[in-house]
Amino acid sequence: MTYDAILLTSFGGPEGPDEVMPYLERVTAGRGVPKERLEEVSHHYLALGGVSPINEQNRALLAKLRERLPELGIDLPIYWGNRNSEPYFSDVVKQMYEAGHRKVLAWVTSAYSSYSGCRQYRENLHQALFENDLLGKMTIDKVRHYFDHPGFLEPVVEDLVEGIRKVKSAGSSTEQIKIMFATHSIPNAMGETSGPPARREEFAKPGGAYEAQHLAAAQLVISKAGVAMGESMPEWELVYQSRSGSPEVPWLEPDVNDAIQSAHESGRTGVLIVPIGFVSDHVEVVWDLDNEAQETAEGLGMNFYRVATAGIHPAFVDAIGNLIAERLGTEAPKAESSLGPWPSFCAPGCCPNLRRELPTVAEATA
Ligand SMILES: CC1=C(CCC(=O)O)c2cc3nc(cc4[nH]c(cc5[nH]c(cc1n2)c(C)c5CCC(=O)O)c(CCC(=O)O)c4C)C(CCC(=O)O)=C3C
Ligand SMILES: [Fe+2]
Repeated sequence: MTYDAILLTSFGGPEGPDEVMPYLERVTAGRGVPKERLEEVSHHYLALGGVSPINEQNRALLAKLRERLPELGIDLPIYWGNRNSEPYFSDVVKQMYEAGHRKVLAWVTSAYSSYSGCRQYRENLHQALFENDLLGKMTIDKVRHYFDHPGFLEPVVEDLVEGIRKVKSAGSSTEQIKIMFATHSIPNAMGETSGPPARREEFAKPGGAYEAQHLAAAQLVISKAGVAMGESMPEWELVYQSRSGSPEVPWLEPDVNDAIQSAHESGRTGVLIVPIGFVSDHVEVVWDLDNEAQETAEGLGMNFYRVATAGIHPAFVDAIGNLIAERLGTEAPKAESSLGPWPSFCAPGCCPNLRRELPTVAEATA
C-alpha cells in the first residue's frame, strides 16, 4: 500500500463559550439527545471556560508526530481534521487535494469499534470528499483499531502501577482496592451491532465487539501491571460513563458512579479509575471522572486515583508510527489480544448506522 499523506482524525471540541451550544447541537444533530442533557453538558464545558482540551491535545500530538514519524522512516505530510469543530474534514480534505495528495491514510483518535468510534468518522470523511467533488479523485483509508496495541497500553500500565502504590500507601490493601476501567457508554443497540456482522455471535450482548475489545485491553493492562509490580493485582471491572440519549433507551452499564457506590458497599476503601476508552484527557475525563467520579469516591471516604490516558506519551506516538508502518507494509502488526490485529478495512454492515445507511470510506469490498 502506498499513501501520500496522513490525516490525524479526531472528534473536535469548542474553544470558547460562544462555541459551546452550537457545538453540542452539531454533535447531537439527529441523534435523539434531549435538550436537558445538552443543557447539563454545556455546564461542564462552561465550567472549563467553554474550551474543550481536546484540540490543544491534538495540536500537541500533531507536533509530536511531525517530529517523530520521519525518525521512524515515515516521510509523509501530516494534516489534522475534526468531525465537529475546526479544522473541519471538508476544509482539510480540500487543502490536501490542492497540495497534490490523492491517497490519504487516516488515523482516528478512537481505539475501539462502534458506530460512534468508527463508521461515523468514515461517513463524515466520505461526506467531505463528496462536498469537494473528490469522490473517485482521492481515497481515504483508515488505520485499524488499536485497543490491544502495546504502545497504546504502555502509558496506562505505567501510571496504573504508580496509582496502585499511591492508593496502597494511603491505606487501602490489595483486597480493599477496586480497579475500574472506564469507557464511554453507548446505546445497547450500538453495542450489539459493533464489529463485523460475521463475528457478531462471538461477542456477548449487549456490549458486542465494543465491550469485548475493552475487556481485552483491560486484561492486558492488568497482566502487564502485575508483571511490573511482581504482585497480585486488585480485582477489576469494566464500567461506563458519560451516558447521553433519552432515559428510556438502554445504554451500557454499570455507570461509574453506581459502581463506586457498590464497591464502597462491599467494603472497598480504594478505587482506581483507568479511562481505557479514551486516548487523551478530554472533557469526559477531566469532568466526568476528575470531578464527578472523584467526588462520588471521596464523598464515600474512599481513596481515589485517576490513571493517565495515552496522550502524547512517546510509546503511544511510536505506536501510531507502527500502525501507519503496518499499513505501508514496512513493519509487522503489533496486537496482543486474541481478538487482533483488527482488520484495516471494515466489512460492509460493520458498526452500522441504525438510523439511515450512508456511504463511507475505508470499507472492505465484499
Ligand atoms: C463511543 C464514543 C466516543 C469514543 C470514540 C471517539 O473518540 O470518537 C466518544 C468520544 C467523544 N465524545 C465527545 C463529546 C460528546 N459526545 C456526545 C454524545 C455521544 N457520544 C457517544 C459516544 C462516544 N463519544 C454517543 C453514543 C453519544 C450520544 C449521541 C450520539 O448518538 O451520537 C456529546 C453530546 C452531549 C452528551 O450527551 O454528552 C458530546 C459533547 C468527545 C469530545 C470531548 C471534548 O470536547 O473534550 C469525544 C472525544
Ligand atoms: Fe461522545
